[in-house]
Amino acid sequence: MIRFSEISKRYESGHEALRRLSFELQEGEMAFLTGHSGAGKSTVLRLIALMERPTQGQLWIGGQNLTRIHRRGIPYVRRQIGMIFQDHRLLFDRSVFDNVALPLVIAGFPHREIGKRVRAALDMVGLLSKEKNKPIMLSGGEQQRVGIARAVVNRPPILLADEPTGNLDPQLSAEIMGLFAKFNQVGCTVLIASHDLDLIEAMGKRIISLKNGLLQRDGAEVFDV
Ligand SMILES: Nc1ncnc2c1ncn2[C@@H]1O[C@H](COP(=O)(O)OP(=O)(O)OP(=O)(O)O)[C@@H](O)[C@H]1O
Repeated sequence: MIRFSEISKRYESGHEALRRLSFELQEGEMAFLTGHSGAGKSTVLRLIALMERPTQGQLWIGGQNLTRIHRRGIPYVRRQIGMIFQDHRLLFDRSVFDNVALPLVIAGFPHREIGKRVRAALDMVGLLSKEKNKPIMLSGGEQQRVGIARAVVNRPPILLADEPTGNLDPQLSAEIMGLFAKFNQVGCTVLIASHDLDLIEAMGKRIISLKNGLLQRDGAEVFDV
C-alpha cells in the first residue's frame, strides 16, 4: 500500500533528513514511526502526503508511483489520506461541526451528505454533543478528537498522524491511540509518528525506528546505524 524504496530527502538548507529509507506498509496495517527529535519522522509523513517531494528514490501508494505524479494528480492522492497533527490545526472561529465539515465542503459534497457524514465522524470520536461548540471551549483531548474526526470524515483509506498525543496526559493519549486502533480495525492503513515509546510499545503493533534519517529498527529487525 505504502512503499518507500531507497528514499532520500535533502531540504533546501542542504540538510539530509532521510537517507536511503526503505520500508513497506501493507494495506490495512497499523505501524508506529519513532526516533529522536529530528530523526525524520515528520518528513516521512510529509512525503506520503505529498507536502514534500523526495530528492531520490521511489515512493508508492496503492500501486501509484508518487515520484512520477504531476501537480494535477496531487489532490487525487491527498483525498486518500487523512492527516492529523499534534497542534490539531483547527479553525478557532468556526464550530466543531464546521471544522469537521471542511474537507467535504472543499470536495464539493452536497449539503445533506455533509451533515450525515460529519455527525457520523463526530459520533465515532464521541463528540456528537459538542458539534455547535467552538474548539476553544474543548479540552486538549477533545480538540485532538475533532482533528481526528476531520481527518476521517471523507473515509480515507490511509491515516497519518504526527505526534497526535504530544500534549496529552497518559490516559488521554491511550484513548487517542485506541481510536486509531479502531479505525485500523475497520480497514484503514494507519501510520503514527510518536516519540512516546512506552505508549507505542503497549499497543503491540509494528514499530519503525529512525536515527538521523536512517532506518534503525523495523519490527523485530534491528539495523546497525
Ligand atoms: N523545511 C525544512 N527545511 C530544512 N530542514 C528541515 C525542514 N524540515 C525539517 N528539517 C530538518 O530535517 C530533519 C528531520 O526533521 P523532521 O521534522 O522530519 O524530524 P522529526 O523526527 O519529525 O522530529 P521531531 O520529533 O522533533 O518533530 C531535522 O534536522 C529538521 O531540522
